[in-house]
Amino acid sequence: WNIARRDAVMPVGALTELLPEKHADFILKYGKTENLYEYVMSEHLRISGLYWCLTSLDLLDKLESADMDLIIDVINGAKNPDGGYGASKGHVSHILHTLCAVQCLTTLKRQDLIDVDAVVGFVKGLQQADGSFYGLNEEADNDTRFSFCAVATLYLLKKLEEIDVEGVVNYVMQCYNFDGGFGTYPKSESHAGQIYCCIGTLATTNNLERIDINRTARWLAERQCPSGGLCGRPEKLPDVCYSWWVLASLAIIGKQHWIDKETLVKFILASQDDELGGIADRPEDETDPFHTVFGLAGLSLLGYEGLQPIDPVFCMTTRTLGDLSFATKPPE
Ligand SMILES: CN(C(=O)[C@H](Cc1cnc[nH]1)NC(=O)OCc1ccccc1)[C@@H](Cc1ccccc1)C(=O)N[C@@H](Cc1ccc(O)cc1)C(=O)NO
Ligand SMILES: [Zn+2]
Repeated sequence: WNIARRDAVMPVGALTELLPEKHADFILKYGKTENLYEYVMSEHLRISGLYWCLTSLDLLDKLESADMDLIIDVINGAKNPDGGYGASKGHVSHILHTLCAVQCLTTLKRQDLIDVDAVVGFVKGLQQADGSFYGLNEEADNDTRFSFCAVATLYLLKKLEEIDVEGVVNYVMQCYNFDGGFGTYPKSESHAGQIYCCIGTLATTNNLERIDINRTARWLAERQCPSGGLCGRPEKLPDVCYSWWVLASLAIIGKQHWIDKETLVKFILASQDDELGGIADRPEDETDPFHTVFGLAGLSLLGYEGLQPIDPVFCMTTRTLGDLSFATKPPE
């Protein structure tokens, strides 16, 4: 019998080529027009939105068209006295947005604007006795996402030794599940986004040998649907952003070839909008900068020509990262 599996429908006449100019124009619109307060630039996500827009332009080799002064003003405006960065001006510091700020300033080659000791102080202050990290001091939530944000931020500043690395690695390993996946907390259900964060933490600290690579790769490869798209958990619909969370995780552990490349490329290309530009979460949906950057990054990992090579751990181009780029060689 044919078990009916949830999947996206590939529309007839879907796009089969990438439209780089369209996507560059779509992204630049968010930086220039008055409607800065589109959801991506809305207060609670603005600095994340800048990271998605900058990385998209970097992938398209169009960084020079970005409004550097405006971007630097927004990032500096989000900096707080505690050394961290908030989502935008007047927002409390959060480890997520502190990572985005460091990623943006690294991409703009302006790490000179970062008060490194202040950022290190903010991040260190969030580490708990069990090695985990809070996202902000005001909330007792040690989601494994925040472990990755802490490790990635300090690695980009070459200050990884300032935190208890053994501690955060032990906490991440407590979240490793029998099915080869990782969850948000110990004993939580496996989720592709958390797997990306946990594998990224292990790769950055050279601890990939602590997991069962084949078991984890199997869980990830099983996320590919007949449409070619990847989903975040069993029984979920495929979604372009999971082209990144799942594929980048496989790339980091050297098992990217377990995914069928042709059908995934087709799925991402079919999710473009040839009128407005940008990439959506799946074909026929509305495009946004979040799915645009993760769609382009996924295509870059798949070797799509015309896109800058991307680092699977940091979701930043290898050109931008230079010697920071993680040529992650999986353990033999
Ligand atoms: C807050 N958020 C999400 O919850 C998205 C929503 C979504 C998009 N497509 C399906 N759902 N989900 C999401 O990012 O899940 C992936 C993920 C979950 C946990 C850990 C890492 C990745 C999105 C924003 C968004 C909201 C609504 C619609 C589109 C984008 C988001 O900001 N995600 C974060 C996820 C994240 C957070 C921390 C990290 O270290 C890495 C990634 C991000 O990409 N930061 O740069
Ligand atoms: Zn998505």
